[in-house]
Amino acid sequence: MVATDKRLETPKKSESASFNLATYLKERQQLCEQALDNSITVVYPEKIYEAMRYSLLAGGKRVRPILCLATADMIGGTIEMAMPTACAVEMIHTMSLIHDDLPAMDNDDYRRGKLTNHKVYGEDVAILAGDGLLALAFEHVATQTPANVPRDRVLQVIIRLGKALGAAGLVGGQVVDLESEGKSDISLETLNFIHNHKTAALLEACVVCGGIIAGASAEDVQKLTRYSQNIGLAFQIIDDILDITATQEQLGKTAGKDLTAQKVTYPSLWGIEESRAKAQQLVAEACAELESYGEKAIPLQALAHFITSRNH
Ligand SMILES: CC(C)=CCC/C(C)=C/COP(=O)(O)OP(=O)(O)O
Ligand SMILES: O=P(O)(O)OP(=O)(O)O
Ligand SMILES: [Mg+2]
Ligand SMILES: [Mg+2]
Repeated sequence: MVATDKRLETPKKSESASFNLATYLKERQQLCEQALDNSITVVYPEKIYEAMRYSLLAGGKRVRPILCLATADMIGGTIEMAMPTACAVEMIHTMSLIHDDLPAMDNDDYRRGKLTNHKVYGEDVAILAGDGLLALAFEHVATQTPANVPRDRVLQVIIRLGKALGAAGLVGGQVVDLESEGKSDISLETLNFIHNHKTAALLEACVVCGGIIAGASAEDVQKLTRYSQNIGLAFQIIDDILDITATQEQLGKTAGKDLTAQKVTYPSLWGIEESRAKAQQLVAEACAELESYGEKAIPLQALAHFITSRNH
């Protein structure tokens, strides 16, 4: 393996030499954990709040809220401005995982290294915990975004989150995903539809909403959209590869599920190596979209690389 020296590679970018992704991720993860912990207080009826907290605080990489905060940063906003939106995207993501794991959908027993929500609280409460998180996401953005953020930005975020989550986003992607299971003749077009909706739509909302909260212009939004669509697809390609190559311990959920469920995936169509190359190409294109932001784009560019180099 060739050791890379960032200072030699990019001598003009002084920050790239000092930017340490591992430290950055750890610091941002801690901030997110704290904010998520504060977002739900357990009151009567305790069972539902506990079920919501169980999955929301079960770990996870926190890629989505960190992308949201990093984008707000790049556009010139603050963590305080973007944190309620960052928490909201993690609440929506957690809801989607709780519901995805239900017996009526993927019927999974483990998530984030723990028993799934319905295994602990029962199916009825798990459905409601997802519903509760979903409702809280919108309430949280509307009520907790600081007063110095113009309300039209908050409204834009609510509109985009709703769209990313509904039939035009996550829900639509999940429906096609479920109806494609067990079919071996799924086209690349259908596979792209599933992943652009099931995975990329929310990642796009994380990035673009982080930008909007910080006052992104129409031109910024265009660049952020292209960046996030590319990393969204790369994220899913790597997810498909990890399902084959990683262990249950690394993933915190059952490995090898796509093969068992005879799912058409990117590696099943292209092979692992070509899929990995495609993901790397998408990440390179995503990073190029942010060139005009100079050093300010370093964290988002590093996060894009993290998406393809992660092992869980
Ligand atoms: C509206 C709903 C419920 C959306 C679910 C969206 C989603 C990304 C599920 C996980 O996908 P997966 O089943 O392919 O991955 P995993 O292996 O993490 O379960
Ligand atoms: O880290 P997680 O659990 O939030 O999952 P994902 O890989 O979907 O980000
Ligand atoms: Mg699924
Ligand atoms: Mg699943």
